Amino acid sequence: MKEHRDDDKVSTSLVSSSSSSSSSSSSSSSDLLSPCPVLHSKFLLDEDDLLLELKMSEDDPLFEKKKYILQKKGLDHMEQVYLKGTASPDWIITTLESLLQRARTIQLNELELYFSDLAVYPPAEFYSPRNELEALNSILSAIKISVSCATDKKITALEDLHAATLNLIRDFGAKYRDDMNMIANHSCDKENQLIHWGVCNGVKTKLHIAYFEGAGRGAVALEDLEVGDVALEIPVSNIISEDLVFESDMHPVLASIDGISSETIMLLWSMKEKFNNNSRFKIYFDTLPETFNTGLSFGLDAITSLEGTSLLDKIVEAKEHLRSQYEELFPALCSRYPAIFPPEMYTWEQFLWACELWYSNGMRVMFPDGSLRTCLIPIAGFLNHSICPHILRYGRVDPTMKSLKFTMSRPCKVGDQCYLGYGNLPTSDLITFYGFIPQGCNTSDVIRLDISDHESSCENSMNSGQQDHMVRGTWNSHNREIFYYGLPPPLLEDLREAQCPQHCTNNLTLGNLENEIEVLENLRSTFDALMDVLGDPALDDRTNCCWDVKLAFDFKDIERGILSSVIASCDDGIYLVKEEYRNCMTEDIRG
Ligand SMILES: C[S@@+](CC[C@H](N)C(=O)[O-])C[C@H]1O[C@@H](n2cnc3c(N)ncnc32)[C@H](O)[C@@H]1O
Repeated sequence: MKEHRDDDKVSTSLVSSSSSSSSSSSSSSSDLLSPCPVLHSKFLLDEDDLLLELKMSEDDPLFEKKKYILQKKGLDHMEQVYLKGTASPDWIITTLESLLQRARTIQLNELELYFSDLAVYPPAEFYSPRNELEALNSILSAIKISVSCATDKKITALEDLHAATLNLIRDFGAKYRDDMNMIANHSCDKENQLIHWGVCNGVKTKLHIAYFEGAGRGAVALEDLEVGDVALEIPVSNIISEDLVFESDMHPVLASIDGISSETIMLLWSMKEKFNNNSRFKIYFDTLPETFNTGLSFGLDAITSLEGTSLLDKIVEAKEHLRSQYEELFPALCSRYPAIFPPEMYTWEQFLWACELWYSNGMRVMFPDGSLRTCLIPIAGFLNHSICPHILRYGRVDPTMKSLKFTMSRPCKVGDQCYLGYGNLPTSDLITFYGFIPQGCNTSDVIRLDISDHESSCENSMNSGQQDHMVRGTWNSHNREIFYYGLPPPLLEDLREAQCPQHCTNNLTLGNLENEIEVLENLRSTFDALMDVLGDPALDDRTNCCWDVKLAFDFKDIERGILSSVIASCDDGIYLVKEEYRNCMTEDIRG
């Protein structure tokens, strides 16, 4: 797994940080750990009022961009909300709405910032499930801090605000139901043994394990879990981290290899440890699947089916990277140290299995000494991913308890599956490193554009390499007005400038409108070409196809959906601009 936002699971950037695959993983994981743009609260000593200050952290690398957005929306990045001694229901609704507008912006990630549309006011209802949950939970944290300092009189107002925020979280979560069918009567003996082992070793859990169609094991709430409840707590001593390798006979050999990453060391250790009958983690290794079925195991048919998609390059690059990593180490290590690296345990197939294990189950954990390590975490490894997870932040070891806590960011009813957020991962990463497509609309799914290849007038002048451009399903965007059309504002802006360098404003002049039509028509033809490469969906033969070919076809459908929404937005835009052009002509003639 991946994330570990202060919180999530990690998608490991296993083996090395140089591959494109690993870089995407590590970026999401840094999300998790990075200083969360928290809301601070502060108090006024005034008799009747309490001041709740929502302040953006200046450590946030996106601070300046977010500050700019807040200003554009007429919100100050340090705006203060006065809490009255008594709170009317109307006051609570308005106050919460105002807090939420600010918190949503503060919690935007880089991708959401790219697509955010400053021209829409009132601002979009929400940006993504992750953003909404982060925003609401950050308000809860701010209120919690305030309560600890407030006088009795204001505590009531804070409690009302707290309750209203919890209601919003509950209502929001209720809209997202991942429909996974539990497989009744599936034996969970091995999983139960692992839980028993964990509990004997200090694990506390409010989850049990069940099997789900299409997802293997998942964790189910044993009782109603509320926001703030700790669903699972794992003592550090039960975490598989590089400390274990220090104790093993392979450590001196591995430590002497120049430039080897700690992830690679862990991976090589686990390849042997899984065969060790005396391993302290034998029960854990016994629960692991024999095959992982991630994109890294795609066969030739599936790879061929991906022609024209971004997933094809991702999988091929990741696989080539792993192959070259393997060949750098083997058979050399087996020949030189056969007792430490028995050849039968270090085949390419075993290596790939271990890579899939670490990519799909590794979590990045921040230890109290400040070190950030990729770890395997027994029991937590049963948690599946959702785009609207119950557990958002989880990667930081509690220095007092010396444990990792999985705390609820939204409620989960008894008997429901409890989901983790692996990170803001696009479906291409989820297929490559985890082997599944999440339910619902994944707002991280984008199609990146190589603008330098854009023919015609856009060539050379586009964007001067400063910003990577991309599109996503335009159903995610709210502004369909002229000059917006649901398309990404930075992309349109760069295209306009490439088309007409003198362009400076979006005024309704004939020149601007002519330029706009050309921009949209060029864009449309670019996306038509991309769509053609994906081929006719009717030719995707799904009868009796294998798991990997099915995933490949499903991914193609996702990209087709994005492209057709963009093409439709271009068409609507061309229509809109031409109408406006005609209106301007008519006015010019009249004038
Ligand atoms: C950390 S493990 C979670 C436990 C896993 N289901 C198992 O049985 O071991 C991650 C793997 O779970 C599966 N998975 C996680 N979330 C999923 C989802 N929403 N839908 C389908 N499969 C999912 C994928 O196979 C992924 O590689």
